Amino acid sequence: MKLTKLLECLEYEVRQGSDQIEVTELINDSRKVTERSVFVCISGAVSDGHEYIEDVAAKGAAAVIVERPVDAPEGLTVIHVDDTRYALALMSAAYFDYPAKKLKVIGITGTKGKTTTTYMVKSILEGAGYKVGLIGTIEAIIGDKSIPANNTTPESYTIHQYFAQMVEAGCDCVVMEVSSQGLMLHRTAGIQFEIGIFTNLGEDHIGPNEHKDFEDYKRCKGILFTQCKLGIANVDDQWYKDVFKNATCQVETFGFSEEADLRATNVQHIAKQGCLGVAYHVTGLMDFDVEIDIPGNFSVYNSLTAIAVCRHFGVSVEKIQAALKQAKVKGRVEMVKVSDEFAMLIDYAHNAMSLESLLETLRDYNPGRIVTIFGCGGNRSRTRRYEMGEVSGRLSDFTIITSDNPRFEEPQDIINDIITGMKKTDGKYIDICDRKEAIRYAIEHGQPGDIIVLAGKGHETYQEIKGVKYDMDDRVLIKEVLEELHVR
Ligand SMILES: CC(=O)N[C@H]1[C@@H](OP(=O)(O)OP(=O)(O)OC[C@H]2O[C@@H](n3ccc(=O)[nH]c3=O)[C@H](O)[C@@H]2O)O[C@H](CO)[C@@H](O)[C@@H]1O[C@H](C)C(=O)N[C@@H](C)C(=O)N[C@H](CCC(=O)O)C(=O)O
Ligand SMILES: Nc1ncnc2c1ncn2[C@@H]1O[C@H](COP(=O)(O)OP(=O)(O)OP(=O)(O)O)[C@@H](O)[C@H]1O
Ligand SMILES: N[C@H](CCC[C@H](N)C(=O)O)C(=O)O
Ligand SMILES: [Mg+2]
Repeated sequence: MKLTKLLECLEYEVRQGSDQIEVTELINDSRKVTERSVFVCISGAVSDGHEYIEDVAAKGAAAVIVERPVDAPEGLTVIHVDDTRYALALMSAAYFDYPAKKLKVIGITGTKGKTTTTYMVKSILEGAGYKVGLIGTIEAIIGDKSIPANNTTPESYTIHQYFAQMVEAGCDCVVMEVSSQGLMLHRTAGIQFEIGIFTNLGEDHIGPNEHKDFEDYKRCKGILFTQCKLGIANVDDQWYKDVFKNATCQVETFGFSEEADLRATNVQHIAKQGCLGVAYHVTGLMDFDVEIDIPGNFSVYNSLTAIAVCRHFGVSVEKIQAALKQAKVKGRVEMVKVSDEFAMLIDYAHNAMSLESLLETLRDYNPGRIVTIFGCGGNRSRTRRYEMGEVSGRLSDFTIITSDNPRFEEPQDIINDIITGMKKTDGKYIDICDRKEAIRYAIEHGQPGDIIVLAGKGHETYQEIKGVKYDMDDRVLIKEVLEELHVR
């Protein structure tokens, strides 16, 4: 294909060579460069693509896209743009022949509820006969294929590659999580979303390699609402107006408050044979009852969001009710049977906001005790640790502090940070670094009526230590502990 075709939506300057050349592939990793490909130089957190120019030229690249002056070997075309990540997004769309235009793209942003809501939207739309692709924290789903995810919102090239495969697989729509980092790093630049959704905003993702402060985090979330036709917002969230400050879309709202266009009322917390769930009434733009087997007030928000989206696809009330009754999401308030006497659940709460909403809402089920097991990820926001310690100390009857993904940090240092937060409360705790031993302790000491919450890793099937991902799955750990306890 012609290089000009890839550049057709961009402003650029030819610094060397010509843009009238034929190129083969579009690539942003020097290790994957092939003959006559175009290499986009991205300056990242660890590496800088501009440093690989000699290397890619030697491998036969035809052109490089840069955002700063470089020394390039003769014969290599050099194209200068303002921002290479932004360029990669627009060039990827062109490379895959604009697949987003052939799909109705639904994007969900917000601190919490994105993953859960995407699966709910997918279930409802599929129940109504649509073929739906999905991109998010757990996986990308393309037809019958599931591809495990590295990032919640992948790099732009991958997004357009997935979109193209979805079009190929006959999908009519795609529902995707749009993380604030994804917005900040232009991973979704240039995509015209049919619907953009704002779930909520809490202080998170602030730190090195993430957002510099809360203002920046908030601003990035708002970018989605300059890229969609319709924005659907949680009106109860205190930051909603700020996030929509520069919105260019039509706006519709949902929530509990009187002013919401789509409202939830009459919420009931249901506990039946060890299963926890919620029921409520939808009023405003629609009018019907809903029942879901996922506990918690946030399940009301997440399902109400999904209803607000699916209303625009003309799905019948009966189909919405049936799909929500079946809804289950891996590692999101996932109930695991460990005993007839007490309940246990696996959840992905890994910041203060989600842990707080989870523990608060579990009180609605009148448990004997709430016992929480959690750790925090290494090389991620440090304040998260103090805050989660404080939240668990305040809202759990007992906390078992353990390891999550230590990454390049010492597990005990992370635990000590959590303890610092915990000590601001009079919460009772123990620290057991080994996650399986922590689970064993909780199950061995389980009392009738307890709810044991195993938080932080949700769907994950690995533990990341010093750059290596070792097999680890909370479901498997629980199973092993149960087997070992029964043997004794
Ligand atoms: C800090 C951050 O955002 N990192 C992401 C980013 O990496 P990076 O751009 O910093 O990459 P880098 O390793 O510095 O490399 C820069 C460039 O040099 C190139 N390179 C590198 C080495 C080489 O030999 N040759 C070469 O050409 C790379 O291909 C790249 O183009 O781009 C990568 C590819 O898209 C991401 O996988 C990676 O996510 C890492 C794993 C990450 O942890 N990201 C987190 C912070 C994140 O994005 N999280 C959000 C939200 C999560 C949530 O839901 O809560 C998400 O959307 O996932
Ligand atoms: N609407 C919500 N408000 C607050 N907390 C929520 C909400 N929905 C889910 N949670 C809690 O947050 C956890 C993560 O939920 P979910 O995976 O749906 O959110 P997410 O936005 O995709 O998060 P992440 O950015 O971590 O991928 C759940 O396991 C649950 O504890
Ligand atoms: N996808 C998010 C959540 C990670 C959850 C937790 N298990 C951790 O490792 O911190 C991230 O990479 O920041
Ligand atoms: Mg998610």
